[in-house]
Amino acid sequence: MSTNDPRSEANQHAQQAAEALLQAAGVESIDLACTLGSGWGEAAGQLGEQIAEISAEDLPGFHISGVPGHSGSLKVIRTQAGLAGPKHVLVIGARTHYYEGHGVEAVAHGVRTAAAAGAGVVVLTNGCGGLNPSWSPGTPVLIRDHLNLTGTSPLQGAHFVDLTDLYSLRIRGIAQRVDPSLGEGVYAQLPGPHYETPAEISYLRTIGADLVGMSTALEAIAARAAGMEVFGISLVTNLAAGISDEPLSHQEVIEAGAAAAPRIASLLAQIITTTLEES
Ligand SMILES: O=P(O)(O)O[C@@H]1C[C@H](O)[C@@H](CO)O1
Ligand SMILES: Nc1nc2[nH]cnc2c(=O)[nH]1
Repeated sequence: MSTNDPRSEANQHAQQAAEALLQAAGVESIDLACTLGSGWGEAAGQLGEQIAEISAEDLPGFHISGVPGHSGSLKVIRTQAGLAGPKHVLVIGARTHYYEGHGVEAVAHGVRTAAAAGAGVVVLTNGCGGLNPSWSPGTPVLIRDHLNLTGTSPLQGAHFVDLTDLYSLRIRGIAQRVDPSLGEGVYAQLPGPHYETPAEISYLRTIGADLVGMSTALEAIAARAAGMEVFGISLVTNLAAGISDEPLSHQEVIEAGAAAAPRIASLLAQIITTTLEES
């Protein structure tokens, strides 16, 4: 059954998870969802009052991530969005990566659940390799567009979705008001879990990639298909293969994320709060 049919398995699973989430948190709906990638885990603490934390294993369709640097739980935060009054943010610390082998529906489940719970905006964050030597590890970069090089889609059947302006110009404008030094780039999602060869990075530069990772693009497609406004921001955790002579490791990704965490947590919290105030 096509994923644009509410009766599809994927959408039914998301509906079930959303009901369980809202009941566990004791709220009527979610206003904005934020998926935390490597290095972004401290943002939740700066958003407002945590009113619930739910383990991924207690929600249908979620998985405790096997990837270090991902918390394995979802949090509901009540934030004071100015005159707009209290808003609820779902912080998804339990992203499923395509390379974890649970299938593409599991990758999209978090954003579909957020949409089913009422979220109109999704903020996708990640840790990634940088192809631009001027973006040293620790640099946050706005996602302007993406290259989905996974060879798959979270959508199936006659579910034709336009992606021409997928990454919200409005929220990118908010982010650049918060921090005018923020650059923008094209994010390429590869299947992983291996990193790229220098030859592949050279190819990716040729086809227009500025950032390379293993998440985000598939989630963004599913979020747009669910009618959400999508914003993405990457943390460059390392120079991509061959850009420097250094070998790559997930430990390096974690360490770069930890070093940048306080600064990018504050940045992300300001972007989210302003977005809620202006939504
Ligand atoms: O969830 P993200 O995309 O931040 O996780 C990063 C990218 C890979 O999944 C992994 C490789 O180090 O960390
Ligand atoms: N594919 C990919 N994902 C990453 N996540 C963090 N760094 C990298 C990288 O260099 N390549």
